[in-house]
Amino acid sequence: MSPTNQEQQFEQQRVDQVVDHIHTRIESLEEQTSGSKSEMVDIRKNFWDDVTVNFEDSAESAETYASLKQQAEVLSERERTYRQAEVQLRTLKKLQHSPYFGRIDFTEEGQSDTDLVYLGIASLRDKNDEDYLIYDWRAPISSLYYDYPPGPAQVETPSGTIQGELQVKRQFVIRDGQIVSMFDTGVTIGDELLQEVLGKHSDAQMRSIVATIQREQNRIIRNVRSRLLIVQGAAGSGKTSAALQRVAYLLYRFRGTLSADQIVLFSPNPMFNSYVSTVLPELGEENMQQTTFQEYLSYRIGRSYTLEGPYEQLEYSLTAMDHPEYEARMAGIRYKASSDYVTLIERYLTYLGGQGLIFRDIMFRGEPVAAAAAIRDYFYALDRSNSIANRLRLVAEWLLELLRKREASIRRDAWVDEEVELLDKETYLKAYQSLKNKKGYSSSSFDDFDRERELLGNYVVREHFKPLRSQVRKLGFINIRACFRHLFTDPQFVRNLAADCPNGAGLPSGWEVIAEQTMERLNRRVMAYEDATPFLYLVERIRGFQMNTSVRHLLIDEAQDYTAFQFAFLMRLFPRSRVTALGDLNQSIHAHTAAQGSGFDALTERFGTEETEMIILTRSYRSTRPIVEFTSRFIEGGDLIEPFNRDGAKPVLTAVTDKEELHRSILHKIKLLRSEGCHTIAVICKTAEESVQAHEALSPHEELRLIQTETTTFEPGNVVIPSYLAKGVEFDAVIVYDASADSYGRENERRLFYTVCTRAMHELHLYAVGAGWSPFITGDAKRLALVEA
Ligand SMILES: Nc1ncnc2c1ncn2[C@@H]1O[C@H](COP(=O)(O)OP(=O)(O)OP(=O)(O)O)[C@@H](O)[C@H]1O
Repeated sequence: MSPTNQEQQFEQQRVDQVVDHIHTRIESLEEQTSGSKSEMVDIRKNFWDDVTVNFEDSAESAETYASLKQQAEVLSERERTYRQAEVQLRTLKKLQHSPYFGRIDFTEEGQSDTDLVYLGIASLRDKNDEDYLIYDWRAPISSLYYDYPPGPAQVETPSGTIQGELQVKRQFVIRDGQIVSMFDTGVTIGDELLQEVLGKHSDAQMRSIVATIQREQNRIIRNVRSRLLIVQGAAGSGKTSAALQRVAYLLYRFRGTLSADQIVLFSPNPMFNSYVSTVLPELGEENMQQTTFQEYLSYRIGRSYTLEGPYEQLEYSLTAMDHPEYEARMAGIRYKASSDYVTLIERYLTYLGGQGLIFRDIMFRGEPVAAAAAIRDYFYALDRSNSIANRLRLVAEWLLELLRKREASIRRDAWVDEEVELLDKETYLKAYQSLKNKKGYSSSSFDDFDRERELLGNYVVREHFKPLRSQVRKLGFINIRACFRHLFTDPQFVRNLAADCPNGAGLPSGWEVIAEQTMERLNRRVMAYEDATPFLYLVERIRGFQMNTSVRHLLIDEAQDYTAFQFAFLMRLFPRSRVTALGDLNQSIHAHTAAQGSGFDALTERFGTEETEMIILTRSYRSTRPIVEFTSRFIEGGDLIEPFNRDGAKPVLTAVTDKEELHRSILHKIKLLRSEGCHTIAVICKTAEESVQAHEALSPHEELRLIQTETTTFEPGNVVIPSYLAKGVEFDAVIVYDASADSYGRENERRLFYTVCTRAMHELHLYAVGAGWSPFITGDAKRLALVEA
């Protein structure tokens, strides 16, 4: 329904008034900030002039301290005001171009007047600071806009549920203070606007979707009830978008108690991080912490081992089928991902609580201060109701005492004399200084020989014991690596452990070979991706988990790619955090996905059904209807995916005879797509290896950027990219480099193929050399495509 001319005039006048008001606010804030800035500079410059420093006696010192404190407080107050004004200014500058995007008229039950609620990215009051000219899209009342068509509606507010009638629901596109378009909407939030937004060409950054959030997405964004929120959504259904607007919502809803650094987003790779990093700033919020699981692993164990990454593992699983060890490695990957393996490691930990921990000797000058066996006996004599970690702390205290005793007993040894004699001048002075600081030694030099000898001897011995003490404090007397290796050196031992677990901990039949392969890698100091998390888990459970208790919200994107083991680890790492896990089981591309029990199950088990909520998104927004209809044929349950009704060209299937023709044809296609206005075109190859070859062949003729695991930024333009790195991102046009049965023929490549094809927003072109089409493109799917040869 189109608003009348009169209504259009009314709305433009209102926009003009609001923009005027914003300009006035900007001017006054600018004055205010420049004033407080120069005040701050003055305070900093004259800080010491305004403070009387006098430490002569305690009264004077107290006064000096008080005056310093007062001066610092004035400064920090000015800084705070300045920062707040800066934030407001930034928001106002955004609002001046496009103050709002929606309006609802709501009449509360039993009331005669109607509230006109205009929604924007931040709220704004009139000049008397009374009425809202704009409501923040996250305010309780704004929910009506996302949740209801015109008609009866209700909204939850802090003071209870309000019932009423939604009279009008209007959408605006405002640019540079001018209404470009406006429409009154019906059931869903403006198909027209969504059409317009989704029909645009992609850019290098993800965009915010606040103007067109759909009802089911709003449920995700505003969910504050459950501790675990699982979102299972089709490709392109807005999971990542919802996650990011959810962060903005949480920051608004819990302003004052929740800050951006208490929210962590785990994403699949650094390039994805860069892709989504502008959404929150666009909404006037600070970015949450962003990381990848691999980044964490590398920070924790990357110095001790050559750490394999998830993509290396995936590359192996996609390319090494001919290797003799392939099947065993894949079985190992699957098993080591599972909850069964967590159970096995837990059983091992219980065992280690009673026996079997491997200790190291604490040696001093070739002699044991405490031999490994003595440490072990001491450890196992401690009360077993204490955790391993607590007992290790007690052992450390005992060892520190032993070190103190040994230190005292050797101060008069001949080698100490020798070292004292050999002290150079610099060390002598250092020793003197250090002793002076510690013992209040006050004369200007050592005055008596014996005392000098004694003090320097103490110094020499202490310096020798320093590294030992530090080693003990870091629990270096326990050899966790050896404990981990034990799991792979003694298959019978592991079989016995497994026999004590429910279900025999699902130990796979070829465990001996898996163990052998693992040992072979560990001997080379290589930590495979499937071993990294279990190893770190064992380390942490033995030493005491280094928990992060300040993080309150953990958002895990592409959560289907996490193993049950990784979830178990994350839950221990962030024990106080609520979790939002977003994923699509149809896009599980990693080698471990056939592991018994998906990662989601493990999460639910951990939180319990009471604390868990699951939201399923079936509507797909990214791709045109013809592309969604085509790609949803590849997967089971694809018929449940509902395409957003945006028209476009059918996917195109082009069969070619050889690589030469393939490259010629792709180059021609890229030119065509570019002339049609596509900003981002991706040639998606299956593996990194294939991407390098394709890039070599195509890039002399066309500007194409090769995306690799290390790529950290997502930029507009044409790219050649391996399948798994294209995950989570999108392109105007996708060219599937090789969609033949050779490339995507095995059942476990189905989801990868689906993921690849669903990256396309407007155009999808598939090529096959020789061998015939991938079996995932069924006859049914083919009928939905344009077959070129
Ligand atoms: N409500 C919406 N309004 C406008 N655009 C939307 C909306 N929901 C999703 N989109 C757009 O659809 C595209 C896909 O969204 P997003 O990447 O969040 O989906 P996803 O479920 O995470 O996808 P995938 O699992 O395939 O990576 C993006 O371009 C996003 O801007």
